[in-house]
Order: sequence, then structure tokens, then C-alpha cells
Amino acid sequence: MDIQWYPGHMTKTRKQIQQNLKLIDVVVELLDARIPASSRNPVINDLLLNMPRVVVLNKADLADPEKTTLWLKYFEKLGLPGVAVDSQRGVGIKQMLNKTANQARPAIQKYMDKGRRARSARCMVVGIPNVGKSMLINRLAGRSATRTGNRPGVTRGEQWIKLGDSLELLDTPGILWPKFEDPEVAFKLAVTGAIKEQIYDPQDICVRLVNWLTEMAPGALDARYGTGAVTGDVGATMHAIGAKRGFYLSGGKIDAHKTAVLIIKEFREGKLGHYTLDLPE
Ligand SMILES: Nc1nc2c(ncn2[C@@H]2O[C@H](COP(=O)(O)OP(=O)(O)OP(=O)(O)O)[C@@H](O)[C@H]2O)c(=O)[nH]1
Repeated sequence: MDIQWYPGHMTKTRKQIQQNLKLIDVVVELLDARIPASSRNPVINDLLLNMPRVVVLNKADLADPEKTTLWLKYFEKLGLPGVAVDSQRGVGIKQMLNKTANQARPAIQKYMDKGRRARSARCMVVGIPNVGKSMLINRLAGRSATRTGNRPGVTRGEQWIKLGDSLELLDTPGILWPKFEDPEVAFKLAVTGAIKEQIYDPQDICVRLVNWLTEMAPGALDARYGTGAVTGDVGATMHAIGAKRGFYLSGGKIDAHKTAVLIIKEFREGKLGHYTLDLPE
């Protein structure tokens, strides 16, 4: 889904999420494990206030596992249980469901303290575009046999997916906006694919990416493209990669755009290594 965020849209989204929050006991906050800070909504703590929450570091298969551990510790310190997940392959899902059910337990207890029979805890997934909300929900829905019908108070079309005996999931995720004003954050969102191609210039992003890799993972580009020693000159590095792949324009010039698109694509696919671009404070 390609979303252009503007103040009116943010207000509408915020209201919608606040409406849905009334229906649920626990929130699954989905972040990109490669950029846990940059993929976080800037006002999430205000938005969720005292809502029980589980932080899911999704796409953990593409991130640096050591950094993922650091991030999980960081969130734990903030009182937010976290879990690393690969929604594509279904890794970490069971742990996520257990933590989610645990977080909802006090709310259910409170409900039962009023003399009512136990009910399933209700949760919803929230996250910025492209973080993997649909993939996670589809995976969870695939695991469960039953989909319950509409409930009063739920927008038409929204349904609850039963996840085992004690958990239900709202099948419509909350889409949040990222911190796109900060150029550093915008770079990280673009390079990981959270911002669509139309909004940024691949060559700009690629120059930053090559600089980042040269500093943080010297040898990574060389290992993938075999272009010889990294020169420290971004233009020359990109030129060498383009030449290696045969990306020539008429007249023998290198197609810089095509080269940039390739490097970004392969970075996103993890072919240049597994990296986490944000570090906990
Ligand atoms: N490698 C990997 N890719 C993932 C994972 N989860 C999602 N993806 C990919 O990330 C992309 C976005 O996933 P979606 O589920 O469409 O993300 P979304 O948050 O629903 O996106 P919007 O509809 O834009 O809000 C897809 O290409 C998925 O295949 C994961 O855990 N690992």
C-alpha cells in the first residue's frame, strides 16, 4: 500500500486506532528489526498510553542477530516484552503469541473479577507501511481454522481471527506513519523499502548505502560483486559494479540508475549481508 502522509491523514489514522484500541486488550507493535528506531512511530507511546504491548522485531532474518539481541534487551528494560520474528518463514510466531497472551492476562483477570466468564484476549497489529503487517496476519490466520463474524462496534469488514483458545486478532492492522522528516531516518526507511521508489532517488540512496557499507562492513560489496579493492570513491565503486554486471548505456557509459537499483534491491534481500542500521540509545 502506498500512502502519502499528511496531517489530515495522520489525524484520521490516529482516531481510527484509538477507536480500535477500545476493542482490544493488547497491541502487537511491529517494527523492522533492521531499523527498530526508524520504523517506530514517533508518537506511539502517546497513542498507546498504558496499553499492554508486545514489540515484534519483524524481518529478523535480514537483521544482524547480535543487534537484535541488544534491541530486545533495550525494550525489555523499558518494560516492553519483545520478540524477534521472521513472518515470511514463521519463525518466532509461537513465542510472540505466548508473550501477547501473557501481556493480556491482567486485563482478562480484571474482566473476570467482575464476575464474568473468561473470554479470549483481543489483540491488534500496528506498524508503519511495509513492515510486514499483512504477512504476519496472514501467517496467523493460516494457523487458525476459525474466523469469527463481525462484532458490534467493529467497522464492517473487520473480523476477528481466533488464535488458539485464548487469543483473538483483529484482522485489520493499524497503519502508522514513520518519522520521515529526519533525513537520516528517511534514508534508512528508503533503503529497507519502507518508502516507495517514487518518493526518493535511487542514486542518492545508493550513494549513502555504499558509504554506509564501506564504513560499517568493508569488503561486503567486494564479496558480492568481486570488483576488486574498494576504492573509497563511491562513484568509482558504483561504476565498477555496473561494469561488472554489464549495465552499459549506448556510448559505453555505465547505467548508474540501473546499478543503484540493483545494489539497493540486493541489500534489501540480504545478499550483501545482514545488517541493523539503528542501535539502541
Ligand atoms: N525477509 C522477510 N520479508 C518479510 C517479512 N515480513 C514481511 N516481509 C516482506 O515485506 C514486504 C511487506 O510486507 P507486508 O506484509 O505487505 O507489509 P505491510 O506492513 O502489510 O505493508 P502495508 O500494506 O504497506 O502497510 C513483503 O514483500 C513481504 O514479503 C519477514 O519476516 N522477512
